[in-house]
Amino acid sequence: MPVLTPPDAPVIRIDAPGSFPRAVFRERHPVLIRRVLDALPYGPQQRAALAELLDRSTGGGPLEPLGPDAPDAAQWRAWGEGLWGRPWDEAPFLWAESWFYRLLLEATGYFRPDGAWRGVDPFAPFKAAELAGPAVDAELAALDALPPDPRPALLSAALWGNRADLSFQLTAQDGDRAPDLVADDSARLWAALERTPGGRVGLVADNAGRELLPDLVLADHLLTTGLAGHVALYVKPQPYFVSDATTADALATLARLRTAPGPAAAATGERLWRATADGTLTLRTHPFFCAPLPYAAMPADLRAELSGATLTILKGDLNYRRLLDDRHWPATTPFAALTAHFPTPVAALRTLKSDVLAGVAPDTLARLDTTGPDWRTNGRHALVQVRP
Ligand SMILES: O=P(O)(O)OC[C@@]1(O)O[C@H](CO)[C@@H](O)[C@@H]1O
Repeated sequence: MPVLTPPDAPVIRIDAPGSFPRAVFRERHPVLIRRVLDALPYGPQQRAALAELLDRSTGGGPLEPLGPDAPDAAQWRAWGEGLWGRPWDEAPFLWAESWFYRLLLEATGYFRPDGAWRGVDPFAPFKAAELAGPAVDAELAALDALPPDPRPALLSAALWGNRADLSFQLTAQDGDRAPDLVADDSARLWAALERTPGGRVGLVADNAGRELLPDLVLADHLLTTGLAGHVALYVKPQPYFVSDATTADALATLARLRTAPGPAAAATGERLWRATADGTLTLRTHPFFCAPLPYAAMPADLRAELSGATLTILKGDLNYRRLLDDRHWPATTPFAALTAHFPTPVAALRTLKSDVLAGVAPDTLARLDTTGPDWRTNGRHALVQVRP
């Protein structure tokens, strides 16, 4: 059946007064910069650069490309074509946020070849604290008490782990309220995997720690049950959106599992460790995972790499924004129509933490709209959507 692409909806931008994206820039980012400065003893030069980043990005300053020494200067010049010289406020939300995180790394000296701070993850203290904390202890302990059919529990843990996003927590009010699914294609997800057992499943990770842990446990389930013969776990090539998982974070999470006191967690960690060593679980990355663009614009090499997977599971809010393009679609627009560009069957596991949304039934939408203005962004709702 041909899938019709709906006409373009307005791009989500950061300049609308009272909007969620504007609050991210005006409220979340100042808190984030303050926390980064509290967590690591950056010197005066880096502190000044971070303050300037905040001023420019919230004060509508001009978008200026990276200096020629930056390793990704040419890449970013192309990604920002048409935006350079324009004010920050005119940039799409997706683009502007990604650029903000790239400039944050620039300000801290993450890419400077001559500096002592090269390669130091500015968010590492937050990620390490979370990974060592009681919430992760509880997740590890829960693995010893999984029911005989663990599928619903595993999927739910991977889904709700996405609430643990540290950037979201910077301004979240009541993240512990009972959550609600706005679309639930769980049965289709398992059916898609059962149709082609033993194939390669792509898992595009989102956050480290409390989210990556259940993602890894899900990967172990797919491998041990034969639903997948190979899992490719895609992480970020560099620190991004505070808690996004890099290779270092994936290794730390694996180590945490493997050294857990409970037998089930430790055994899972051991199996995943061996799967990584023997290549049935591969850790992969690509610069495009930190690009400010939708997945429809993915380069040919990444498209080729993802192709052939029986299913690609995209975790989290940012991956969802990139999958659908960050636009104000009518929320009843079919998910399949907006994701037809993706090179493989695709599943989204996401808690709702930003405005973009599709694939919601009209009656569900009508109900949600009576619950107040911020249900799309408050992290209390989630979705499982599948385009087989
Ligand atoms: O991808 P994630 O970790 O689920 O969410 C990323 C996120 O917290 O960052 C943006 C605001 O900074 C929001 O779009 C979104 O809620």
